[in-house]
Amino acid sequence: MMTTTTTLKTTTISPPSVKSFANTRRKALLLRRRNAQNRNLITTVKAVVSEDKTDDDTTILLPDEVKDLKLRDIISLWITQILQTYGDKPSSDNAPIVEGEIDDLVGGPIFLALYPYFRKYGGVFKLAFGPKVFMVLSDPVVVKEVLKEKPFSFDKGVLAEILEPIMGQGLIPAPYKVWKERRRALVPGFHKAWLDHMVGLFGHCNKELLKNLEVQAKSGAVVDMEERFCSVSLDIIGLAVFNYDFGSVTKESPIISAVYNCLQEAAHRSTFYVPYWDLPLADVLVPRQRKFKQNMTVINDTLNGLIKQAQQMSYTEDLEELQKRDYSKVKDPSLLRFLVDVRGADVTDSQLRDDLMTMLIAGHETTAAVLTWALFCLTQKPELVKKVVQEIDDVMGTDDLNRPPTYEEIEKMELSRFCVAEALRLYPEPPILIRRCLEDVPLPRGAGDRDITLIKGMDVFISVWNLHRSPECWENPDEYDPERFKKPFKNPGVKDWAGYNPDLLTGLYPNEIASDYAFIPFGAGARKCIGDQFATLEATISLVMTLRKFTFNLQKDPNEIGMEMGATIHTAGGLPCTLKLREV
Ligand code: HEM
Repeated sequence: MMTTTTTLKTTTISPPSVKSFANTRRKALLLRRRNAQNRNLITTVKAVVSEDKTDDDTTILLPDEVKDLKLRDIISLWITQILQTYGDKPSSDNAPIVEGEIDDLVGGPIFLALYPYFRKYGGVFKLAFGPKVFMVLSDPVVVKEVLKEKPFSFDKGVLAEILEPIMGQGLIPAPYKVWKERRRALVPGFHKAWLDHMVGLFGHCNKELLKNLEVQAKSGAVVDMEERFCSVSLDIIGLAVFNYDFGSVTKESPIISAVYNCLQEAAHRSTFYVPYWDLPLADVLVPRQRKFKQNMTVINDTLNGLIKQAQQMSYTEDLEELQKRDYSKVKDPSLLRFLVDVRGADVTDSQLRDDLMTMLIAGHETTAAVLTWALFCLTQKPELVKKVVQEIDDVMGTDDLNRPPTYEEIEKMELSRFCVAEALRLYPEPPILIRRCLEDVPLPRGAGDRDITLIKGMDVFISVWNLHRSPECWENPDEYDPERFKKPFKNPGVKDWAGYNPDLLTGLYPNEIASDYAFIPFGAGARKCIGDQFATLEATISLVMTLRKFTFNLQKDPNEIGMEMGATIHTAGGLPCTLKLREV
């Protein structure tokens, strides 16, 4: 079969035209600067190993960039790893091939670099960098086929390999057999009565945040709101999942610094060809690996202690009984308690540990990121903020600005909810989903004009970023416009795509069904996020409570912040704001 090969020059790669990234020259400059920094980042991660030669395992000095590594950094480095290590054989898949230089992608955030290719070559293309090849999917019809119709024709590929040492057999990296069993056990834990109770927990933790922010507002300090949102979402996930109070809104936590260190180690491993850490005694002889082992011990000891405590008081009950519980009378409402108490729960301590660890990591930064982006976008739209605050006041009144909203009140605040959804659309976290083909998968045509087959063994990137910003699927795709979710959108140009239809909304938030797979911030199909409702409610409550009590002023040029947050693999400067107590 014939394939078309097109060579792109380095200079053709530019970030997508995001409205907030208005100044093109400035954009190019910043991108170049950040790319250089990211290259350094990768080099410095390697350089840390040379420090391992010293025997001082307590004084490994990590540069700031490495200390700040977050989930998105790791995903970016994983992609680098795929590019450097994997690739399908040149195949007869019939996809358009785009060729480039590997430097184009590995120097910066991959999800941004893929956007111009998407605009030029369409929703399915194959990116070839020397001998390395992978398929990029950005078409809703094709993505639906992969995520919903054929979820088990794929696994998580290199992502699973790198996450396994941290998450073990947790849902994200678990092989199919374990995944199926654990998914069946975990999903009922997120039942209605529990989620209702969580609304109270979200309110409680955010009240602590408000107290803290009030002090900062009175002192006129510049507050890093990203960091604040990270703390509150960490406190929430700790209490919700294993009834552990990190108290990170008010203090530092040794266990969480251990979690971040372990994530850094995953990133570090993703840049090496030779898995030296698997060698006998590596965890004794190499200080870096010793450190990793120590951190894993801190985390495991804490989690195992909590699991043991939960096991000691077992109150076995039928699933239906548990789901009907009056949570206001339950002392420990955590998911861990649920997993231990449910009748027939034949689960080992190590599996429980893997489940908890996975949810701790998956449910923390993602929520903080959407809140940060929502506030970032809102600070640039004062008229919209007025409208949102008016909605909140209409529903909640203005008597007590510290009072958290109830579930029923959140139901009435459509605009506030759509502010969260719109931040998830513009800045999805993760921006790319990673898969590897377990068998040949012929793709539907969607917007394309060819019959393409994904070949067994091929690495596939589903670009959520591209889908969410596709001009074929969204009007003014780069505009932050939460009210778009009220209006239908259709485009017969995308064959077999039903468009966005607000009449199909079933829950409180837009989803893949109403958008026919053009909006997938939580993935879709069998591997869809199990914490989606939890996270959207949590984020809405946080946003409502902070907007109701404070006005925010961004303390940096939004172009620069947008660039830092969007074009790099992590938010370097956070979201610096000064706050004022709102006057009512
Ligand atoms: C705004 C917040 C969140 C976002 C944007 C998000 C996004 C995602 C996405 C895109 C996936 C699918 C990954 C893929 O298909 O490769 C996923 C999976 C997952 N998420 Fe979330 N998530 C969020 C919050 C949470 C929370 C709060 C929890 C737990 C309490 C959680 C637990 C999980 C788990 C366990 C999986 C794996 C599901 C499976 O493979 O069966 N997430 N998440």
